[in-house]
Amino acid sequence: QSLSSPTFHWPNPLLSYADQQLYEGPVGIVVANCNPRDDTTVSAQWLRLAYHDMATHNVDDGTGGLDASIMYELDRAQANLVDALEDFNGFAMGITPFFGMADMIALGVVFAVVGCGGPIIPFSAGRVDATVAGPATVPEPQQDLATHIELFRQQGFNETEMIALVACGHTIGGVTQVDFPTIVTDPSVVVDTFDTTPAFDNAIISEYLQNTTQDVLVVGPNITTRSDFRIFSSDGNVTMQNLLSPDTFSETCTALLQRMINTVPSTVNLTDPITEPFGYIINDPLFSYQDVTMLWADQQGDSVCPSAGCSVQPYNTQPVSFSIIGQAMGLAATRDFFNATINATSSISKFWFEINNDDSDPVVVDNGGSGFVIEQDPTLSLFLDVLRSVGVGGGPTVVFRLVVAILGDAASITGSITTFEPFSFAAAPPFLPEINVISLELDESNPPEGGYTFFTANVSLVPSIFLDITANVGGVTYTLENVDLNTASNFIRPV
Ligand code: HEM
Repeated sequence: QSLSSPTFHWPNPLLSYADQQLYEGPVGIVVANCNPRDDTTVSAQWLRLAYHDMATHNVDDGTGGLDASIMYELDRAQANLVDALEDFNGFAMGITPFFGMADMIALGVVFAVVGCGGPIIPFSAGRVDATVAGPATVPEPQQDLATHIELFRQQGFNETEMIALVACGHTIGGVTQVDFPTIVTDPSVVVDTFDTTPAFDNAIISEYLQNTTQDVLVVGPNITTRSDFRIFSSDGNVTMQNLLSPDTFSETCTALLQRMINTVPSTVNLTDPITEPFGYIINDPLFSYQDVTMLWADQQGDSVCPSAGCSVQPYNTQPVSFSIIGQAMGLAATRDFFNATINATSSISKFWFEINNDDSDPVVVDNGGSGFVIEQDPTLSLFLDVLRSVGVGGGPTVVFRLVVAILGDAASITGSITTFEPFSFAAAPPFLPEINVISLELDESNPPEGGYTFFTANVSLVPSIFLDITANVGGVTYTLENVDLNTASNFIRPV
C-alpha cells in the first residue's frame, strides 16, 4: 500500500506552507471560541474585511478580487474596519515570499468561520497582493435593490447567490452604533447584532422567517437602510426558506464563501483546495503501534546504501498539536524526527518512509511513487553551512553569523543574501515586508576546504524570515531560494 495525496507532490513550498498554516498555524488562536472583541467578534470583523477586499472584483474585465487591495482602501466611508490595523499587523507575521497578505486574509475567513462553530471551507493558496486601491464597489445599506443586484453580478454572484451570501455573512457580528448612527439610533447600544447567537449558524434565517429578527438591516427604524430586508425578500423568501435547513445552510455557505475567497483577478491561479492534511500521515486509530522508518538511496559513486535503501529509525516522536481546524476535523497524529547520517561521497538522491504495523503489510510513503527527490547538481555549488553558522547575541533580535559555502576561489566570487522580513514597522497600511540585500564577506575564520570558499554575513531573525542566497562564480550565477531561516536556526549552535 502506498500513501499519497492527489493534491500534493513534494517539494511545493506554497502548498506545504498553506497546509502547515491550516492545520498547525497560529492564526486560529485569535478567533478560537468565537472570541469577542469590541462587542462583536474577531471572526465577524475578519469575514467582513475579506468581503470588502473581494468586493472590488469585476467579472466583466477580470480585475480585482481578494488581493489585499483593502490595505489601500481603509479611508473609505464604508470601511469602518474596526481593529483592521491590528489584524493586518497580526496577518503580516505569517506572510512569506510566496504566501502574501491576500492569502492571509482568505485564511482568516476559514479560521473565522470554524472559530464560531461553522463549517470548514476548503482553502486554496496563491493569491497575489495588489499594490494600489481597487474601485469603491462595496455595497452600502442605503442603496436600492437594483444597485445591489448589479454590484453582486459584477462580483460574480447571481441574485440567489447574493441572498445566501449576505445571510452567510450576517450570521455573525452586527452593526456598530458609532459608525452607523442613522441605522442604530440608540446611542446606548455599541453593536446591534444581526441575530441572537454569536455562532456561525442559521439563526439569521430562522429568526427572519419567524418575524422575530433583530437585524437592523431588516427591521431598523430607517426604512432606506433596510438592505437585508430588500435582499432576503427579493425572491419571495424562496432562498431563505431553503436555507432554513441547517445542512443546506452549512453547505451553501461553505460553497459561497469558498467562491468568495477564491474570487481573484483572472490573471491569478490558485492551488487546488486543501481538504486534508498532507504534511503527515494521520494516525489510524485501529493501529495501536506504528513503527516508522526513513529510507534513502545514493546519489552517485559506489553504492553505499543497499538496494532496499539506507535506513534510520526516529530519535524522537511527538504528538502534533493541531489548530482549531485540525481539532474540528478530529485529527490525531504524531511527528517523527530523524537524524540521518549521509555519506558525503555517495550523497542522497531521494528519501521515503515505511510504516510497519504488526498485523499488515508496510505502508510506503513515497511522494506518489517518485520518492522525495533531492535535486542537486553533482557538485553542490552553493549551500548554507548550518554547522559553521553560529547564533550571536540573544534577546528580542537573534542575530546569526551565517556561513555560506561556495565552490570556487575567493577571487572569482561575489555573493549576497536577500532577507525577507514579513513584519512591517509601518504605522499604517500597507504593511509590506522588509526586503534587504546584505553582501557576503570572505570568512577569515573558516579557511577554504574541499574546493569551497566560505563567506559570511550577519542576519537577524524574526518569525519565519526567508532568505535568497546568490553567488556569482566567474560570471555564472547560482541562487538558493526561500531558505527558511526559522527552520535552519534549529540546527545552528549558539556561539
Ligand atoms: C448588500 C450587501 C451588504 C450590505 C449593504 C452590508 C452592510 C453591512 C453593514 C452596514 C454592516 C455594519 C458594519 C459596521 O458596523 O462596522 C455590516 C456588517 C457585516 N457584514 Fe455586511 N453587508 C453586505 C454584505 C455582506 C456580505 C456579502 C458579507 C460576507 C459574506 C458581509 C459580512 C458582514 C459581517 C461579518 C459583518 C459584521 C461585522 C462586525 O460585526 O464587525 N456583509 N454589513
